[in-house]
Amino acid sequence: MATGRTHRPATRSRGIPEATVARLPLYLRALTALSERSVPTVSSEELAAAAGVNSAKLRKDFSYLGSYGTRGVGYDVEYLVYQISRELGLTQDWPVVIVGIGNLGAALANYGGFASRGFRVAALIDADPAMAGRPVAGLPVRHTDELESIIRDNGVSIGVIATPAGAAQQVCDRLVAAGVTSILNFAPTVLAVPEGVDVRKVDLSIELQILAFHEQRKAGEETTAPSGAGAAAAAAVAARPAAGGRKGPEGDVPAVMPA
Ligand SMILES: NC(=O)c1ccc[n+]([C@@H]2O[C@H](COP(=O)([O-])OP(=O)(O)OC[C@H]3O[C@@H](n4cnc5c(N)ncnc54)[C@H](O)[C@@H]3O)[C@@H](O)[C@H]2O)c1
Repeated sequence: MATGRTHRPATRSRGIPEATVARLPLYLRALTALSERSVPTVSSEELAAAAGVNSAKLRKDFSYLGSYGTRGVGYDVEYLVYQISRELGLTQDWPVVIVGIGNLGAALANYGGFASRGFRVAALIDADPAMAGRPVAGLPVRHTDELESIIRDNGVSIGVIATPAGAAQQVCDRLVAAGVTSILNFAPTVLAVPEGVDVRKVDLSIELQILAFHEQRKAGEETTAPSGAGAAAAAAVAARPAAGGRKGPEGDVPAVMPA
């Protein structure tokens, strides 16, 4: 099945651009840290620095939420945590399944950060019969034969794929057929999904490759001090946005990308 690709408009409902949506988790992480320290208010500059984002961009992003802060006081930390959580749909519980419980799947299952952000791991699923029933992160691994019933019984709409690349499309098709409409894909392959299904892809090796690009450029700047036409060409290269227009050094692009 699954022949089409998801085509999403650049803006979501209520006119919030996708780029703003992608930064909301960064603000939320910084705000949660402030909230844990009982900091009541924060200026746009402080919050922008903590989130690794430019402050003008932050103010523009918050204007989409209808949050403008108070001059001389800043933003109310608790209220912003609530507002962003609500916008991201985190005020409700999201049951998630992880498929492929090898090195990566087990590490994800053991990561406490999902639950604390409203993502409850409903089940861990693997095709290896030898793994069935084995506890990982306090949950018994379930066999893929049960995939459809697990999704139906738990109302799962988000699936995480951590299988080898060769199995990922088939797993994706089964998840989608069973009712999953959002997929976080760790397998190094491009998934085809029908209209209405969102896929996000995490690829740490791509992030490393972007860092390698910057390292190479830094090393080149240190060892060669070009002059004349060479200097002009080097300056033009340095002025270009980082690979694919991503803002590498600023760090405001999460290590997850649309598939
Ligand atoms: N995105 C990243 O940054 C990143 C980082 C590390 C690994 N990976 C990828 O994540 C995947 C898993 O890596 P790993 O090191 O955990 O591998 P692994 O071999 O340790 O685990 C894979 C697991 O998937 C299970 N599996 C195989 N076919 C399946 C199927 N059809 N349905 C359900 N389960 C199935 C296997 O039984 C195994 O337990 C690989 O595709 C790897 O390339 C991605």
